[in-house]
Amino acid sequence: MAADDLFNDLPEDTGYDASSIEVLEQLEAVRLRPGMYIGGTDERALHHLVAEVLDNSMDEAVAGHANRIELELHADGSVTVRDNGRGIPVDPHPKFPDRSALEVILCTLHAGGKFNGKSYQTSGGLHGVGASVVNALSSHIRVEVARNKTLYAQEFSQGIPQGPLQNLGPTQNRRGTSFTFLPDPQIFGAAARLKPARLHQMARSKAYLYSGVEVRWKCAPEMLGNDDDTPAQASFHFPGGLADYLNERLHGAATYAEAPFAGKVVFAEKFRDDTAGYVEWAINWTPGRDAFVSSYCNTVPTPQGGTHEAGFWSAILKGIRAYGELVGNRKAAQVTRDDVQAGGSAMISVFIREPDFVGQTKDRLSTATAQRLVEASVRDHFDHWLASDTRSAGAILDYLVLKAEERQRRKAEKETSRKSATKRLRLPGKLVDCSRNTRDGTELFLVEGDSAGGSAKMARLRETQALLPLRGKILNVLGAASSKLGQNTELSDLCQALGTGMGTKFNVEDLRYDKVIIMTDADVDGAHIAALLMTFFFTQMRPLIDNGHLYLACPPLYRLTQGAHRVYAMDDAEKDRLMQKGLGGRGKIDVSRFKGLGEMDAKDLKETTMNPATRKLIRVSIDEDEPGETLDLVERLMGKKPEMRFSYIQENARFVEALDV
Ligand SMILES: Nc1ncnc2c1ncn2[C@@H]1O[C@H](COP(=O)(O)OP(=O)(O)OP(=O)(O)O)[C@@H](O)[C@H]1O
Repeated sequence: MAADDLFNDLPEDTGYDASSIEVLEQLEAVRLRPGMYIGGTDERALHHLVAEVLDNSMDEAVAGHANRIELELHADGSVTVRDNGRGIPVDPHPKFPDRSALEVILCTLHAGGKFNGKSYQTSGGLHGVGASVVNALSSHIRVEVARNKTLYAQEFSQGIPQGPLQNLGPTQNRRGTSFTFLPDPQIFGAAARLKPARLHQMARSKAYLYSGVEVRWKCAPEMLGNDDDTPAQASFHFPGGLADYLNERLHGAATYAEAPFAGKVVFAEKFRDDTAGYVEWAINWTPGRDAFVSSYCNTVPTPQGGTHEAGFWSAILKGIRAYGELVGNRKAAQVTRDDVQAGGSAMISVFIREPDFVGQTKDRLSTATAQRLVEASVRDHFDHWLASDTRSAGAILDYLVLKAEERQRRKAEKETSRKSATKRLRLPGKLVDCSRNTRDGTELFLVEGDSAGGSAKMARLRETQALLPLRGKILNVLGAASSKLGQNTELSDLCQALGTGMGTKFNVEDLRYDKVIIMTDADVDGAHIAALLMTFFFTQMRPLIDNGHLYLACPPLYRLTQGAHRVYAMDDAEKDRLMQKGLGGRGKIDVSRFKGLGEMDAKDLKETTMNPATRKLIRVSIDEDEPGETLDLVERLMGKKPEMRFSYIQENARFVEALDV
């Protein structure tokens, strides 16, 4: 084909010359391509307009010039953001002497007071774009400024001033800026509405992020639908900052640490012009609920994270590994950032000079120094915190190690399952099985890992008694999503040993043993593990209980010896009674208290707890008359509130060691 032919079919390009290269008036450009400035025209973008205006007032507060901000949604769908700050400057602008600074700010892109760092030190605003973008995308705006005891006002529509700045005369009690705007339906669609719940949440989170400000919320009653439980009025002021916020968001869910690891630290290193930034954070680990991370820079949410988050997680990970090393838990070295993050719900807020964000909607922080500064600040405190609250530290470390093990196991399983399809039929490696081939008369003892080993193995009847050691605390079943249950090593081992599935897949016919006996230490931890197991059976293998297969072993707490006489006491009352009555021998009665099953020798354990001829067992059953109550009990044991869970265990464990709180 000749080169000419290629073009013969195409129309002439008439009129495409210099005149068609438009230079859009600045705000016209915003109206034409809103996505570039606010990420689209959807609901998120619509609410982003409010965030831009609210951020300006927050900047005023963080700079120390305002301590009250009001956010009000009106019946006509417009919204007002009011602060008691310095007020947007209204004097004529040096570059444009016939326009006020206010007009320049609202009608020009890249006009702002946050470029030089003199009027604001750590601000969310930095591009000088926000107010003008809101102006361009609003069908109506009224800005009122009270400065030097004088009130000024100017109105705009779709980015165009509707008249010059007006001087409304003296005002005694007002100062600051009041910014009212109605998002333009031509841009966002006629049906677009600002949502009270979203704005209310925005107002509240700003107050949490900066404890030096009170944020008031008000909403016209007409704007609240029938099923909207957003309050029409509220006032937020949170001196407790992020720790309060985190606790509120966790809603009393079970957590590994009693109080979140939280703090606020001014960076050790100053910025170029001698100003200091700071970081505030709060984190807790929650079993069985989806973790969340919220980060902010200068009170602007950064949903895609960035350098501040990276620094934070790095501090937490290094801290955990170092603590593991300190307490001799070598497995801590295998914990990765994914493991730490998986169950960690965290809030991180930094205030820094001249932050760099990715994009105008500021979804991600990219300031490189933030990583180093945050990591250094948090790390120090984390080490301290772990060392001073060893109980929480231990619980968190165990949990994270378990996470790491689960992850490794899943990985290994993926690899081997490809090699061997028959793997599912195998019994778990740690099961010490009995030799009888049929189910009749057989028993499976579930024992705590550490104390399990030696004595129980020697004390058992090889033919009929099997042992399954369980390591670590079993996942809190009620709090966990059922998809997670299958991933828990201890629970899936248990299912394999029993030969049954769990949940809807449970079939009592498949059960490989007659009796399933929970045998844990006679202390608080033991009671806790027993409770966890019972919850698991109750929720996932209910027929096992209904058919009378589930039992609790009753290990004694004391051994009393007098010469050749030897008896056991289940609890203090029994011990006292025996001491008074005497054992029938002569001389002093020797009392020894068992700290755990591991302390009992095989003979003791066999006689008191395992041998069917001499032991005592409790059969777990559900009171048919009160099924509601049983559920309640299980929920109380394992439910959302750890305090509740513990209070039950403290009251009801037969043998209670003093809690080491
Ligand atoms: N409530 C307010 N009180 C005092 N000054 C304000 C207020 N709102 C805006 N300003 C001034 O107007 C300027 C421009 O605001 P604008 O929202 O356009 O941009 P910005 O906040 O500087 O940056 P960004 O585009 O990142 O939000 C600000 O830098 C500030 O000087």
